[in-house]
Amino acid sequence: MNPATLRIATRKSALALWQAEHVATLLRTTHPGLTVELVPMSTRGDEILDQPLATIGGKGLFLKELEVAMLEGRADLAVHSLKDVPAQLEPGFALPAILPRADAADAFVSNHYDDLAALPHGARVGTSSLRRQAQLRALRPDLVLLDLRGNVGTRLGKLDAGAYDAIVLACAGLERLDLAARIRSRLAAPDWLPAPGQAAIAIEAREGQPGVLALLAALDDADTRLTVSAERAMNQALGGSCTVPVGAWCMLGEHGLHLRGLVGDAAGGRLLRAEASGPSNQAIALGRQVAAELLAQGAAEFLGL
Ligand SMILES: NCc1[nH]cc(CCC(=O)O)c1CC(=O)O
Repeated sequence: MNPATLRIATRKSALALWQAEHVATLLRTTHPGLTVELVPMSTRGDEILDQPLATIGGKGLFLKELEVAMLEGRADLAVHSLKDVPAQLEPGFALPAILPRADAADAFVSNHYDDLAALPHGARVGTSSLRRQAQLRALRPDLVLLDLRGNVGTRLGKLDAGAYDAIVLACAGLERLDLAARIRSRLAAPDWLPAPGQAAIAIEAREGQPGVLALLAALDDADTRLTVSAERAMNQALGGSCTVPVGAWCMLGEHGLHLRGLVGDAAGGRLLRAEASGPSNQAIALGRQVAAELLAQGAAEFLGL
């Protein structure tokens, strides 16, 4: 028998709440009669803001409390930004739905400059993402890169207070929060690569509950699942760590999948790039192939493998 109520565990940031509300609306529309509630909660990833994510335990910190709520029966599903979901899920959990992807590009956000090229020598750019730092270093070795954590509103507030000349955020997050007007220009493929899974929303639930999983699977977007599977397989084959700058972007066209990947060294500003095409039923193999090409170019040195 199907459950009559689904409870969504979510973080409390404006973006997380928007995404959880979005999923709640989709579930109510897709399954008339179903009651859907939000269970907002704080995670360690949200609370520890004074240290880089990589040093306090990585992306899993954003998931842990939500997973505990599901294990303890306080929630039936959790909604995440897929890019915050580690390549390897905790045992007993699955991603029954991945929603259609929004704009996966990063956004150049500034109150004074139109794009990266317009920044003066030595300008201060805020981002704590190693992937964004590595790409900024490669394109503009002269920039001063400064840490910037916190939710989207906090980051924009620090930019507006004058702490940075520009910051880099995800276009998808800004669009969801009705802040698309803050996007001065897009940092997009093929030159600039997003995080694996960026701009896709993922639904996580416990395995072994066919009724719940079937309700959630109705929201899955098959094409998005294919492309992000290739990106995540590449990331996983490179060690799946968030202490290493990794970018990935997979496109699905008439002739199948095309995956681009990059690995950077956080300090040196060097980037290794690889790309390959493959049939759409070989997403995982494609991800592993591009990872193998990056390793063949010497990525292991960057990854500390
Ligand atoms: N790191 C936090 C985070 N996780 C997902 C998004 C944006 C939305 C998405 O990629 O789906 C953001 C904000 C940002 O990077 O600017």
